Amino acid sequence: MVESNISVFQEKALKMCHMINKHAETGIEFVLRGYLVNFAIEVLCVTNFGCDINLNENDGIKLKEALDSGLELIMKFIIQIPYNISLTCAKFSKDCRRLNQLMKDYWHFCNKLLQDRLRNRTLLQEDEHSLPKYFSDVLLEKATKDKLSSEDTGKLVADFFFGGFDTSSVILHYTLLLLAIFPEHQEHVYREQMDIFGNNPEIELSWEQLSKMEFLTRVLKEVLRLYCPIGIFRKPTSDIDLGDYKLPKGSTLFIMFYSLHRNPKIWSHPNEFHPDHFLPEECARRPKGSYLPFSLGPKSCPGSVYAMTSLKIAVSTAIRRYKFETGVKFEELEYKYGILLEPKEEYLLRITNRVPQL
Ligand code: HEM
Repeated sequence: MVESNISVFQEKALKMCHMINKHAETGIEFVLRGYLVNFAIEVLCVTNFGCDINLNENDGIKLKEALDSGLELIMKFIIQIPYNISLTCAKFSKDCRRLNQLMKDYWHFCNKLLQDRLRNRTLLQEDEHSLPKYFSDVLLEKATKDKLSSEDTGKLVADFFFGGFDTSSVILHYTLLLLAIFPEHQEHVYREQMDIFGNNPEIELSWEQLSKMEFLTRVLKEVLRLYCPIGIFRKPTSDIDLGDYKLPKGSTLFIMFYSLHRNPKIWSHPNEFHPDHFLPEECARRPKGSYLPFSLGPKSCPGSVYAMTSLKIAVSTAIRRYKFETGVKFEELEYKYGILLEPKEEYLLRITNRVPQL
């Protein structure tokens, strides 16, 4: 499925470049994040729902901010409400009413995607016996089989959608920011792109060309090591003895990959941006399980290949056109940990054209 979507990733990456092009003309610093969120949302909509939406400049970021506020409120409820206060009281609070509204808007957006796909299936005369074309078809089949209500189906879509767009846009943001901070690595990525594509930025990307982006792959893996956006929850099914710590059966564990990925016993430059961590000989030296940006086992991320492909295409498309610069220093970068780990501030970037005309 991922390979057949290369042209979609490329088309949307080009759209992103056209949208930021105005900043290359002025040379003034700007906030890149919103454009990256739009890219991630639009590719997910086409590739997973067959729905080609065209977001305006601030649409994606507004959706993201609504979701962030909703998730912050959920965390507030989980952490701050003492167990002895009835949840019924909380239900009537201002926060709870706001949360309900935010979640309703988000489910409405997700449900609309699903309804559009259903309508298209009817229009194209695809029935339940046709092979699934998009991931949403698999969800719809499961929903029909399990007799889920439309609200519960919408929630399934919402989970999937959230898992896909914010994670990818955070990593894309960190990648372009770090390449701006480290011009020598940016030049290395650019030279690799020139070796693959020559001096023609309009050339169509292929799966084979993606497999040649060896240095860019190392850069992305290193970004995922330093700023892995997700931690995971687990519930042990039996008591676990870790020596100094005992984890009782049924307890809730929150596992942060951040500490694992910066363990000085495993990584030669734990707190630096060092793409050589992912040279084949370095990878072979590390114990299994020391690098888990997409987690491990049956619950691991089903979107890992999709994410890496879309990230490679977005960076390749942007770097062949623009040079990224920033006044921010690596040591100054701060992150915040809400539901995802992400930059604390809107760090500003400046772009200049690598080619005279886009
Ligand atoms: C850089 C981007 C991404 C990262 C770092 C990432 C990471 C993860 C991680 C760590 C998990 C938790 C797995 C676990 O509980 O063990 C997860 C779950 C999931 N991811 Fe991703 N992900 C990314 C992009 C995507 C994309 C693009 C999609 C969809 C196309 C996606 C779909 C999902 C889904 C549906 C789950 C839930 C799986 C389940 O509960 O069984 N992810 N992801």
